[in-house]
Amino acid sequence: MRPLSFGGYDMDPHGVGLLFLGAVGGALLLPLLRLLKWLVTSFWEESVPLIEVGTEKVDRVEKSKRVENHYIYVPRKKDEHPNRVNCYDPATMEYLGFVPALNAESVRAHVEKARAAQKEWCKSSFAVRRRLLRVLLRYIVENQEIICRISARDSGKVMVDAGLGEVLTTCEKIAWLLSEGERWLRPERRSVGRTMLHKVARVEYEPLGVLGAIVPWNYPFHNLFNPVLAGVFAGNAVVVKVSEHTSWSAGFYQSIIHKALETVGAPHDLVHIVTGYGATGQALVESGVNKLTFVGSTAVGKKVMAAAAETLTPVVLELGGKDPFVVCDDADLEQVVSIALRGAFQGSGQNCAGAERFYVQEGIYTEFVDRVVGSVNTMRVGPALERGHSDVDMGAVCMPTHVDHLQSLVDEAVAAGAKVLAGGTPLPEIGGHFYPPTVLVNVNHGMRIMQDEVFGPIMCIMRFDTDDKAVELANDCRFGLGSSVFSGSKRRARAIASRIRAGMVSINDFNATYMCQSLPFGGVGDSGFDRFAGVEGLRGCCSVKSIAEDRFSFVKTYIPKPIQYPVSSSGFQFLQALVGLFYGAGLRRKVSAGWALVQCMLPPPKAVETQAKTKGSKKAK
Ligand SMILES: NC(=O)c1ccc[n+]([C@@H]2O[C@H](COP(=O)([O-])OP(=O)(O)OC[C@H]3O[C@@H](n4cnc5c(N)ncnc54)[C@H](O)[C@@H]3O)[C@@H](O)[C@H]2O)c1
Repeated sequence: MRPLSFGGYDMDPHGVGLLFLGAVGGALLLPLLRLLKWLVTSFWEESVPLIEVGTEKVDRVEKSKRVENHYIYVPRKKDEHPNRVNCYDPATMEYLGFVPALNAESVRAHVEKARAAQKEWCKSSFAVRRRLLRVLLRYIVENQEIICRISARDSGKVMVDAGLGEVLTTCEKIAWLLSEGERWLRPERRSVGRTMLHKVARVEYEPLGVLGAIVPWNYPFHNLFNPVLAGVFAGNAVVVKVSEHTSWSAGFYQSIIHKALETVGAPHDLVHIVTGYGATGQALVESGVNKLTFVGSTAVGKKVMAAAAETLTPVVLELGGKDPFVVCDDADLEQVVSIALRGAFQGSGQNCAGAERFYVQEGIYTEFVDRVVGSVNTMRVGPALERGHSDVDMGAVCMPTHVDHLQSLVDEAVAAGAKVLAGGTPLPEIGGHFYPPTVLVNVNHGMRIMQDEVFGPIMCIMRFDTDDKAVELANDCRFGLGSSVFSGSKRRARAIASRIRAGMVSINDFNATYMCQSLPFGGVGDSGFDRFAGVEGLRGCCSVKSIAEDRFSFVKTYIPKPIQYPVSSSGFQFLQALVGLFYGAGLRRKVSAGWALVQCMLPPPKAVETQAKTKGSKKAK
């Protein structure tokens, strides 16, 4: 056989064949092993108990809704009661029930109960914590419908939006914690540097104690499970303050968690949910929790941070967003348009990491806008649970005053020259809080709609010419949470992505970073700081303890003679020599520093010592 020539080298064809087989085998081995592990665990997963959680309370509400003339709750100022939160379905305005608005004393009592439970739970093994997650996962997978129905009833979203934002994300989070959680919380060896070669160093991740979380209403199930899963897995207790706008569902979701805790023999009080208005949230900040994650608006985030400063409670702030969505002229429009629509209208646009600013390059601008408007005109809006899942594409907005707010943003933009191509006016005829999917063009950054977080189903589209301009527009915003860049050239998309000021960028996708649960979630600027989710978020549930100890029992630290008390006259020279030895530039300097070090360690010559003593005694005289 003739030898093969590569870059001037002759190689044996058998060797090349073997090398090729080795490379292919190596590349396939990892996925094959993963597949095997997945198959083995799939068999085993069937033995995970399926818990039963009563749905009577929820069913009662559903039934009462079928009774004619049942109470329709129209929120008015006088209906507000300081001690209770009234709950209603934003898609129909029907009354769902009420939950207590807890005062500071009750919140503290919840935190103390959680603290007692955590003392027991922190001793649990990762095997028990994984079992808890498996029980939850099994329940969620087998009860997706009821979980989504309750979320839809409480927040107004449609079932598909709930399936994506509540169930899929939560399952992925659990799956990641199951497969990698322990690995990232195990003690981790660290390097010892130059001066501590006789030591070994490591960090240990210890549970913090009781974690507090204050969450908004947009995903009532996921927002609640998110802090609980990572917090509890890391050995903490968790107290969550749910939003006053979606408190009805919290009771049911809490019962899932409690049933799972009971099933694995974990303390019932490990997870608490507190309900109420802003004052209840503030009480949680001041309750002495060991760390607090706030997920909500920037304005309230500032208040939370100020209150947390009083007790030096560490805070994670996950605030608003106004994500840019950049579409270059070489992007695959077929792919981009459907993603753009989901990015804008998922959950009626009420997503912290929601695409709000669409920047589309000139060459494809018109086609992009035409396709978007064509699709938006086919979207059906309404109360999904009443009309049937398959008849509605987009549900209600959750907060009572939000429709007026959205309209004022649109009106202001139109007055300043924007053009509405779809939607743009409320839909009072449907009842409930509905705003149609809306498309606006001729917008600019001087308009409030391009600067403030909209948090609603409004797509604002602007054109750009160069990549530099796209980056400039994307970064001209005080928020910096998520972002998306689409281009047929990965290189070009990466170059744009690397210049966007944001906590997360998805290339040729929207919010893909959140589905990779190993990645942290969070933003910069007015979007807050620190991270939840991913390795960083999981470790953020811990107190990080640094430990250094002797590598061998026969090598110990002794303070060198020259710097022992009383410090010798050569003490500082000794340190200079030590620094020179470890950090001096070049071998020559290091050797001479080493020699100086040895000299400092030697006892001073007798004569010099006697002279010094005589001088000293003369001075004293
Ligand atoms: N970055 C993220 O991860 C993320 C996720 C979802 C939503 N959000 C943001 O949440 C906002 C929408 O949610 P919202 O309207 O419920 O936000 P919000 O800030 O009004 O309320 C959030 C939570 O804070 C509580 N709260 C109100 N005043 C408080 C105070 N003084 N002290 C402590 N807690 C207080 C509320 O009761 C609620 O539970 C949007 O800005 C959205 O972008 C961010």
